[in-house]
Amino acid sequence: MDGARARGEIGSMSGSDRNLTWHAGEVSASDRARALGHGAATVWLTGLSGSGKSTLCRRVERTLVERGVGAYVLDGDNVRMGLNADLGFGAKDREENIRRIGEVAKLMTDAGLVVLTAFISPFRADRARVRSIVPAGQFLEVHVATSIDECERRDPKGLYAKARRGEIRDFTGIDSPYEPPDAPELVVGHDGVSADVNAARIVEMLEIRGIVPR
Ligand SMILES: Nc1ncnc2c1ncn2[C@@H]1O[C@H](COP(=O)(O)OS(=O)(=O)O)[C@@H](OP(=O)(O)O)[C@H]1O
Ligand SMILES: Nc1ncnc2c1ncn2[C@@H]1O[C@H](COP(=O)(O)OP(=O)(O)O)[C@@H](O)[C@H]1O
Repeated sequence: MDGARARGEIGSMSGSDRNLTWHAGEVSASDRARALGHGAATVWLTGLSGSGKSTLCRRVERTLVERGVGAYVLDGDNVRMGLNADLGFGAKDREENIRRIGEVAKLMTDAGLVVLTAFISPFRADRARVRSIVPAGQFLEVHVATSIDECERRDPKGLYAKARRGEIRDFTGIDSPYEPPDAPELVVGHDGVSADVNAARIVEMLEIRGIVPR
């Protein structure tokens, strides 16, 4: 880690305090949308491990790409193996995890893509911070509200069993909190509803909001 960051010197400093200047581009968001044939957004899925975030993101990504829409999934485990390989699951590290992913999602949205994110993102304040940096109307929070009983029954990675045995600490829903969104743009994942139906509802939300063509 760089010395200034390690010493906590840069966290609260503004760009001008650090001799930084923001450079605006020559291409506007609407120039980009016209060139690409669709709008851009960060579709932020949040929910427990095993709720279906990855499955739904991948299905929506496939549907959109098949229609010629530039879409890309940022996925929890993948990002934690690369960009955020230095972060664990304590509250502070989860906050930093979501902060960095939020910045990446913002840039990718600015580049004109439909970004689909699949992170537990258990804390309301962290999700609200991401909402605040993405342009208004382009941050769409989707609560994958699958019950903990159903997530634990699925247990696709065997992590709930490990957490119950005390082999994983700070596991969301077991011994670490999950704060559901107060006002998400969409709620999916009710027990008994298929992944295809849930994915179609996310695509429909993007169509209704005029982000992707029907
Ligand atoms: N302690 C603990 N709690 C929750 N999850 C854990 C933990 N340890 C490892 N895993 C695995 O990490 C994935 C969650 O990573 P995220 O980056 O989405 O988490 S967070 O948003 O920072 O809370 C999560 O993936 P998903 O199942 O896709 O949600 C797990 O595979
Ligand atoms: N209706 C559904 N929606 C999404 N996933 C479902 C559904 N029903 C069963 N599943 C299964 O549940 C598991 C969800 O895992 P995953 O998508 O990795 O969740 P998360 O990313 O939230 O941890 C997958 O094995 C998926 O096949």
